[in-house]
Amino acid sequence: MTAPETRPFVDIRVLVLSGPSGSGKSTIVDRLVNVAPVQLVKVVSATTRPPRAGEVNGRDYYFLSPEEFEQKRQAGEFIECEEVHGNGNWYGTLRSELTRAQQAGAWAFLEIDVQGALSIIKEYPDAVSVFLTTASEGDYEQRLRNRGTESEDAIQQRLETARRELKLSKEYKHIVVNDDLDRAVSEICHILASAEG
Ligand SMILES: Nc1nc2c(ncn2[C@@H]2O[C@H](COP(=O)(O)OP(=O)(O)O)[C@@H](O)[C@H]2O)c(=O)[nH]1
Ligand SMILES: Nc1ncnc2c1ncn2[C@@H]1O[C@H](COP(=O)(O)OP(=O)(O)O)[C@@H](O)[C@H]1O
Repeated sequence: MTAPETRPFVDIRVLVLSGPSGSGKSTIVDRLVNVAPVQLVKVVSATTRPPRAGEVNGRDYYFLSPEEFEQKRQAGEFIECEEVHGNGNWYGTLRSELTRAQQAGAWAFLEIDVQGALSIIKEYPDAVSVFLTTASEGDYEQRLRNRGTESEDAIQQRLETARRELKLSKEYKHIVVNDDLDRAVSEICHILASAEG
């Protein structure tokens, strides 16, 4: 009789990306999933913030009502969750999303704020952590304004969050400056290739 086939236990591999609003995280995520030297599954976060024009539920975020979000929080469905910009909108990483990446044999790719990232790094010390920034503070502010998605109040909130976050950038294994998009993407690809071994 042959022994039942056992699948080797594969630890979850995690890439966590953070950075100031406007630094280019979403742009980098879109590029990276197509060109990375490892398979990446973008973890879809849950949020109580309303969708922006063009955003799709289940692709960009799981858009939840505050009640639905709270229900999941109490049921322990989040690995971490934060009220990122201090404006009453919550964001959280669902455990089921990490399982989805793991089952696909892929890296789980999280684009989350610094507080959430610190929780993830604590839980997964081998996580590859990248803090994305721009050459100067003015650059991400300008990009955020050019994107044209936020009110002046929301821009000020995001700049405040960014200043807090920049102080914690040293907690990340890698800091990547997104001045030239191609170069930033290629730098993260190199980081991933080295981590994969
Ligand atoms: N802690 C945590 N932060 C998240 C999560 N999903 C997104 N974020 C962060 O929430 C912030 C707000 O994202 P968003 O509303 O799309 O605005 P943007 O930063 O202006 O593009 C960003 O800093 C994201 O990195 C999550 O699941 N957990
Ligand atoms: N390297 C870059 N140079 C110039 N503009 C960029 C660069 N990377 C991203 N952008 C632009 O900056 C704006 C903010 O980028 P986005 O990816 O939405 O940032 P985040 O997700 O960090 O808030 C977008 O309009 C995007 O097209």
